[in-house]
Amino acid sequence: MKYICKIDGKQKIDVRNFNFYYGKKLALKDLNFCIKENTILALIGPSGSGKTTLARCFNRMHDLYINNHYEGEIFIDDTNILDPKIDLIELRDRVGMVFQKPTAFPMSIFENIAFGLKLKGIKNKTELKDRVEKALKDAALWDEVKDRLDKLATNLSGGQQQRLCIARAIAVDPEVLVFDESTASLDPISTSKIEDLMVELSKKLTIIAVTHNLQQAARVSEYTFFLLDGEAIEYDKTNIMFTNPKDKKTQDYIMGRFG
Ligand SMILES: Nc1ncnc2c1ncn2[C@@H]1O[C@H](COP(=O)(O)OP(=O)(O)OP(=O)(O)O)[C@@H](O)[C@H]1O
Repeated sequence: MKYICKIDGKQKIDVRNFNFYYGKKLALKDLNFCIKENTILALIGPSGSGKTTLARCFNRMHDLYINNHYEGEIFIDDTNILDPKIDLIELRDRVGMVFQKPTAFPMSIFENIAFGLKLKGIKNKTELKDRVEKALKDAALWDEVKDRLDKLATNLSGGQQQRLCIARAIAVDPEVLVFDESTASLDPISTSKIEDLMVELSKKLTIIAVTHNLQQAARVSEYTFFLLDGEAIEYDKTNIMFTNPKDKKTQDYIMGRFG
């Protein structure tokens, strides 16, 4: 597979000769592409094509299972994050994840955000308060929760819990944020709020968004990557891919002929 890097701006991530295996199963095959800084890349493809698998490589979540293994290189700036010597805690601060199901911890709204900051060693109460407030503001949740920060976060609505998860992820100042089907369980209004938030956050962060929702990819992303059976089929500016896909398989997928 040839190297695909058509971006018109600064590069944040560079994936080279990349394979990923679940045990003996080759799930991602010879991926070679780069991701532009401060933009949204949509990862699309039918069920089982490898979107989530790829998304989870960017903060080495697969390391939780010893049979999984990576080949090749993934650079974030100048760091090859697949280097075995890399500090995974530091990497996970640099690359945050927001999952499909909102997962508020069973503790107060304030503590949900402060939790990660405390793990980073921030103990000063004023600093904690300021950073929690900033994260909630950046996640467009502050106005809705500012009077009940000490209340249980699990009582928030699904859409609010998802914005809380985003606040938790951005509180530790990541450079990259991965959204894995993060609006799939939300109603249209909450989905629209999260999409607006993604666009806003992409002014400062590099965002990778796994989605089954092609309208969403078209609405929010600047670039789209189409995966099929773990292989890169097409990668282009979203407006080009959706109006003039080059590969027959991309055309079929976009037209809803499979997946
Ligand atoms: N833990 C695992 N062990 C073995 N194979 C796995 C594991 N997780 C996923 N796979 C396989 O890897 C391939 C890619 O799966 P993945 O979940 O990344 O696809 P996806 O495109 O995200 O699918 P979906 O849209 O349904 O979430 C599939 O064939 C899947 O069965």
